[in-house]
Amino acid sequence: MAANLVEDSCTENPATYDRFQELKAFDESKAGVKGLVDAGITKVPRIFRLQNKDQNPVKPIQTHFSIPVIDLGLGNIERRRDEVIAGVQKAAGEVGFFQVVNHGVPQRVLDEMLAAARGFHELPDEVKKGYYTRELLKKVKYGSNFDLYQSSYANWRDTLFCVMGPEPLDPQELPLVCRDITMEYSKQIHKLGTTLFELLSQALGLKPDHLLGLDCAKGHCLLSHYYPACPEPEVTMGTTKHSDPDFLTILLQDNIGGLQVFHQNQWIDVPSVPGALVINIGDLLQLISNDKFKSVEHRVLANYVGPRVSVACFFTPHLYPSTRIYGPIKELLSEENPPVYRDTSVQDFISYYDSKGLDEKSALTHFKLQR
Ligand SMILES: O=C(O)CCC(=O)C(=O)O
Ligand SMILES: [Fe+2]
Repeated sequence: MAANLVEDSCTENPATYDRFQELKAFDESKAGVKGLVDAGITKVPRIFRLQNKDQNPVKPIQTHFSIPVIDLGLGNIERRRDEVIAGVQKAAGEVGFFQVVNHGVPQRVLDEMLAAARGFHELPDEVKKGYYTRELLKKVKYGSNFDLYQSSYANWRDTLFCVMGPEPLDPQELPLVCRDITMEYSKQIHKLGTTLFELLSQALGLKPDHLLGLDCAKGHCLLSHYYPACPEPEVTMGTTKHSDPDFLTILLQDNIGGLQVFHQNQWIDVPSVPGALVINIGDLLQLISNDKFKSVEHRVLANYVGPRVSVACFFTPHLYPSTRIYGPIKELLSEENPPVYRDTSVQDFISYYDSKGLDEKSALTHFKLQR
């Protein structure tokens, strides 16, 4: 049913197009983008189509620049700690994105996590539907396009969202197909996150536990994304350009490709590096580091080839009741380095981020101090 409806919506007659009804039909199918592809659509429905020419995904320009890869040499990090900190400082400050290898998370855990994320999205519709909701407070939920009704076009992507901490998630809440490995992956990634916050603190010239003391690793969630093969990848987007609303994101991606970072005015591919995890600085870390670290825009292109699977871990304080106020870290400020941002509560930051939609300018602009 949904498939017929969306095939009709590809025709160019605006008189017969009721966007809200189309969105609602898609939402109520609870089958996600994968449901459309399984139903055999050959054209991208209008609700997913880019709205104007400049949003069209341009091909990356030839460049010699590549996203830094840092060898954490875990198990042995102490011997090379200064070198690793220097690498993290440069990457976080100049690019905002880097990959890490020898990070301590076993390859088996990475492989099983990706397979389980895919396994969830490929469950029979009837099973998956039980997890489909837009309820804000649900700890485990599956959906497509969290901003479906706010965005100017929908993304070619479905997502399973799981809040993993600070309160430990009851494993029974997780779908069986990904239960054990999600618990294990979450534990390992939290440990890696802790190490990264220590390195990032030192890269800022602070004591290793400074960012942890600000609860940067206190709350984390996992987003298992599924990007089905797309019949017309040039007319839509896997994920609209955005920067992340958290402190830090650790991303596990498969080998399909499509993730790009906006660096020095061009889109740069983030290639799949075997065994690596992709790390990026989020808006909140840019804010508290007073622009020492950069939270940069990134996006995911839709692709004829698929599915593409990725698992993003967001370190963020907005999933538990936090009364903290975040502003530029005092130790980083001086006469030459005055605060760039005003203080904000977690709630204010997230409600502003959510209200503006993915494709707008950075949420950070709103928190900049006027000079
Ligand atoms: O799927 C990806 O590679 C990136 C996803 C992403 O940017 C996000 O979850 O914020
Ligand atoms: Fe992101």
